[in-house]
Amino acid sequence: MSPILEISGLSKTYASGFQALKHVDLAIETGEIFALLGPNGAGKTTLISIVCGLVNRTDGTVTVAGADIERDYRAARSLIGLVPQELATDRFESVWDTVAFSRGLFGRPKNPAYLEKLLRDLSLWEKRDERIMALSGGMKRRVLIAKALAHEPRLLFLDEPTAGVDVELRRDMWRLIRELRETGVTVILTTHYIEEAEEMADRIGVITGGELILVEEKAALMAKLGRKELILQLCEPLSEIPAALGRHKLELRAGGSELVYVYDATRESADVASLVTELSAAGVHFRDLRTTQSSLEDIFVGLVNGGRA
Ligand SMILES: Nc1ncnc2c1ncn2[C@@H]1O[C@H](COP(=O)(O)OP(=O)(O)OP(=O)(O)O)[C@@H](O)[C@H]1O
Repeated sequence: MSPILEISGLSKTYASGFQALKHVDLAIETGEIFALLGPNGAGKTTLISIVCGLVNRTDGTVTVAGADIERDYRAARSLIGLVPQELATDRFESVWDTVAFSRGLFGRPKNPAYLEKLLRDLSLWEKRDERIMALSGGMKRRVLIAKALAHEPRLLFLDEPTAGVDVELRRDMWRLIRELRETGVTVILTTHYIEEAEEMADRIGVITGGELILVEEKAALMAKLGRKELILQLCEPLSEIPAALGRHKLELRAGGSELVYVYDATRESADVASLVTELSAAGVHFRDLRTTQSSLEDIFVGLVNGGRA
């Protein structure tokens, strides 16, 4: 299947001369949940804004289901829903009117049954006649999602969907995003929360300084996450690892005074017990031990501070 979103060589230099995106390539498959992680000012909003036709690209191509976002703007844009961070307008309108209006903007025929289902799914049905200004912050967020979905898009962008919301609403959002995927909607979300990316995403992209420096399956990142080290401080330094311990992944560090066992925390923890028994049998004694574990946060911070995966 061809990707629903294809970005190739995308660059953006603002009128100020600032280059916010540098040759970004990215293909998003239909039905996936993709999380774009990056620090403030990384270029996430610029990227989304270009795809949604709010900002002009400087260079490169972007197609949505094959439609070029500039040459074929209407076709491309009608496939996209955008949930921005803030609700800017519509304060005096009712929930129903504002959502129905959003659908009309894309030239879609009226479909009250669809809108009713949408509002019910978002727990907004009881509030349909209320003015938006009278809603709580959480309910306003739901209205933003309803507006973005009113024209039945196939690709949904959520810009920081859970920034500043309480835990309950965050869980609700996550459930909702999963349900959307069940209906075939592809979801791209930007987030500052590593936990959110871990929880939700099939794939994770890391952007910093306008460069997309990593795109990886979450499972592969979690495998890195699962990497653990057991560091044993030896009573006597070793010059080499005893042959009897050859089946374990061991390294000597600190001039032979530390023996380090690197293992996958999700699978091989039972081996720690046998290693300790075998060490004792081989006459290797230790006076202290500690473990370290890399988290997705460590990986992320390392990447953003200049490394590459
Ligand atoms: N209209 C503009 N003119 C000049 N520079 C801009 C403009 N809009 C954004 N920038 C700059 O481009 C960079 C990327 O901004 P962008 O909003 O895309 O980042 P972001 O990753 O979404 O950040 P945040 O997480 O803070 O929302 C920033 O340094 C920003 O100051």
